[in-house]
Amino acid sequence: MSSDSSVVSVDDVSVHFTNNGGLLDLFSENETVRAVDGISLDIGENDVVALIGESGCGKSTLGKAIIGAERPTSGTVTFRGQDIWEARDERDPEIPFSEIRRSLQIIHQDPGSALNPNQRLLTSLMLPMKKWYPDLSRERRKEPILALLEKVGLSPAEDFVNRFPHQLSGGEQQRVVLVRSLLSNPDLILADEAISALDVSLRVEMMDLMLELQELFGTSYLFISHDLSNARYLAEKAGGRIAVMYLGRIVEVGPIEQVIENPQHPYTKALKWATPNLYGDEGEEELPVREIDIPDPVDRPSGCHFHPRCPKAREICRTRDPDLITTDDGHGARCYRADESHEYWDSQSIVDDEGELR
Ligand SMILES: Nc1ncnc2c1ncn2[C@@H]1O[C@H](COP(=O)(O)OP(=O)(O)OP(=O)(O)O)[C@@H](O)[C@H]1O
Repeated sequence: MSSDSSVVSVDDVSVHFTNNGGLLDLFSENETVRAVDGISLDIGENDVVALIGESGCGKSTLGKAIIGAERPTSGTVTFRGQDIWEARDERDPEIPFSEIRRSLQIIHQDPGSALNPNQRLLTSLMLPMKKWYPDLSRERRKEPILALLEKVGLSPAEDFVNRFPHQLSGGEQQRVVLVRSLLSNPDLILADEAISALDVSLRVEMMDLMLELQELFGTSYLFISHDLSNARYLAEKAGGRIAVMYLGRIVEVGPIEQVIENPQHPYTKALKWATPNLYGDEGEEELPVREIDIPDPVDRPSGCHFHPRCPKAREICRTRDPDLITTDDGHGARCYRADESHEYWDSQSIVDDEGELR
């Protein structure tokens, strides 16, 4: 996808955190966590991108960088061609930061903490309406709120708007948060583990709702999840993409069917293996990953960062870091194995018959 048609375009973005200042840090050396490390990604109109990876791999940090809530250490994030941080710093932007904020919304995992416990829902939902539509009368502002609450099944809406958050279930609260994010008519919603706290039975319902509203509003989603089956459900229904993160990098990205049916990166294969309902009868019996602790993001392995866990690692993987190799139709993987003619194939395996590193 070209960045011309992108809502948000991320170009070679890194976000590094240096721990210096806390009490414990007084007695230790400064450490740099490379939470996001040189990521490029475009999110287009009506796009759905599911971002998956294990805890601590940098999903939330990347998500926050994408919506302008985390300043990159290097690289650029643009909204419709406007550098978000130049807009934020008011360096003569073509698109003001207020417009970018309106367009890029976030839904968190815990809807309870996103809603003010002391405010009735109407008050909470009126806030974005007042902010973005200051010229409308109170009654006119209330109309879309009621209509949207009905649309997400919180009916009768007139009754729901008078409730406090604690008078709603977790699923109902998350619907209210979704409604609130949509009231500003955003171009992109970052849903950061937005369904993880819901009962399993409610997750599919919530994802269906998100997709239904996407059609209505033409919103794009960046859907962060550690659960491949949820990510697959949403991306597949939307005809979207999946991006797999490992230690601050996207290691595989592409249309959902291709990544699920034909994963190129050993880590994606391991995630797929660990999600049993994704495998058909042909499922592999052996875990396609070596069982070791997840490497430390402060002190990452040399070469390909995945090589200590990779059953297919060869000498070259220990020393050289692969770029994203794009095969076809935008399916890319940071693995030499994605390139049939790569010198990787002539390199010696570093995994012995017992699956241990030599
Ligand atoms: N403000 C911060 N200061 C220092 N380190 C941070 C900060 N925010 C995140 N990190 C570190 O950056 C790395 C990536 O964190 P991040 O929350 O982005 O991962 P994640 O994949 O979203 O994890 P989870 O699924 O557990 O939320 C982690 O090692 C985390 O400890």
